[in-house]
Amino acid sequence: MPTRSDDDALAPYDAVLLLSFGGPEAPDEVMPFLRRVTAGRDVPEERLQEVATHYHHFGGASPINGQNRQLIAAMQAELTRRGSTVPVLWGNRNSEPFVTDTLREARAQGHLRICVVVTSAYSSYSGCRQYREDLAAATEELGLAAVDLDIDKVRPYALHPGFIAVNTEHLVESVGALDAADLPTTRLLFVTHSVPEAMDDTSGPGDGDGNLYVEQHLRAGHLITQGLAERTGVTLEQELVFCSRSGSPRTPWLEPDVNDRIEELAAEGVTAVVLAPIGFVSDHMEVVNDLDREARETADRLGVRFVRVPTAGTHPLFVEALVDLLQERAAQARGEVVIPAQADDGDMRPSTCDPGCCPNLRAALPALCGRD
Ligand SMILES: CC1=C(CCC(=O)O)c2cc3nc(cc4[nH]c(cc5[nH]c(cc1n2)c(C)c5CCC(=O)O)c(CCC(=O)O)c4C)C(CCC(=O)O)=C3C
Ligand SMILES: [Fe+2]
Repeated sequence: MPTRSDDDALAPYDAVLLLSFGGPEAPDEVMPFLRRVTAGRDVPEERLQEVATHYHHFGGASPINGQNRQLIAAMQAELTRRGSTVPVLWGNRNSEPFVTDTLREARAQGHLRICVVVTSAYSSYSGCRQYREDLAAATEELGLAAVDLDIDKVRPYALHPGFIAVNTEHLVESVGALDAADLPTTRLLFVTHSVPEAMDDTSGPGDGDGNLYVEQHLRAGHLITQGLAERTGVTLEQELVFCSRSGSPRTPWLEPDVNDRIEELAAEGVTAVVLAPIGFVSDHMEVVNDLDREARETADRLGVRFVRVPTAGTHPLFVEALVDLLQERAAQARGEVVIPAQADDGDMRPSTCDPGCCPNLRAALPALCGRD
């Protein structure tokens, strides 16, 4: 039975759930994983075969599960340091431990009030609502047994000061390793996962203008670039580019692709690119394959120097930010007045999502942690 005391920093929650995408950990898990990810989606078979080769380059294992195990350990240690005894559980959408199994087990242990953190920082269907749908599907699958489960989640955190701080810190370290002579012809490329244009167009609150996915990345990039200049005096020209396009070639996705852009920049006389994958919270397959292998190859072929900035991972600034967000959500759940921390004064996403925000454009499915 839970041992959480009433004055625990995370009260009223009994448990934290790190909710993630999942990935294969052995060669024979690759195709079942990919079929699960793309079930009912417009992803051509050739694309699946191509993505399978990415996983096979790494022995059939994605780095994501190992990174989540480390993140959970780091979050647990930080909670302990803050005097909390609340356990950090782990559930995935597409591989073991499946979120339904985690919630079944949590309930059996008496953990009824759960606060969720997802491993995507930005507002989009793929990075936010789809996880809320996973939670709804899981509790529905658990049937009547789940009616006593009470699940909240922390807000999208791309603009949380701690997420900006860790990405700034990593950029400062990476730029420090460049030759000063290279800086005038160096381009800073913030990189994120491409999504269909229609997904970006509808990201954000249902009554807003959309495009919040791209807007949040632009704001984060601006803050991080500013932080770099303040800390080092180095000003780099910067822009946002995209990786890991999927789907049907006929569907428009966000561009430019990172490889295409490196080609263009090389032709314009750029001699070095610094890739900062701020769209990813850790070194996912998109980072270790699509950037560290493919984009690096593009740069090498063109004689352009390639530097890849580390992702947030388990850096203490990131772990502290996630635990701060959990404490903030807990205070809200206790009915306290909370002023959420954000690094700029632009749009701030609430921890309970707006009706119709970041919609599922294929089907209207139930989703938890929102007002719709
Ligand atoms: C916005 C976004 C994030 C959030 C950013 C983030 O959290 O990183 C994200 C995360 C992830 N996506 C991942 C893997 C895959 N995504 C796919 C397909 C797709 N992703 C999409 C978008 C996103 N995806 C979209 C619109 C599709 C098209 C099909 C569909 O509408 O669903 C496919 C199918 C094959 C293909 O690539 O076509 C795979 C294998 C992994 C695991 C990586 C690992 O193993 O380390 C992670 C964390
Ligand atoms: Fe994806």
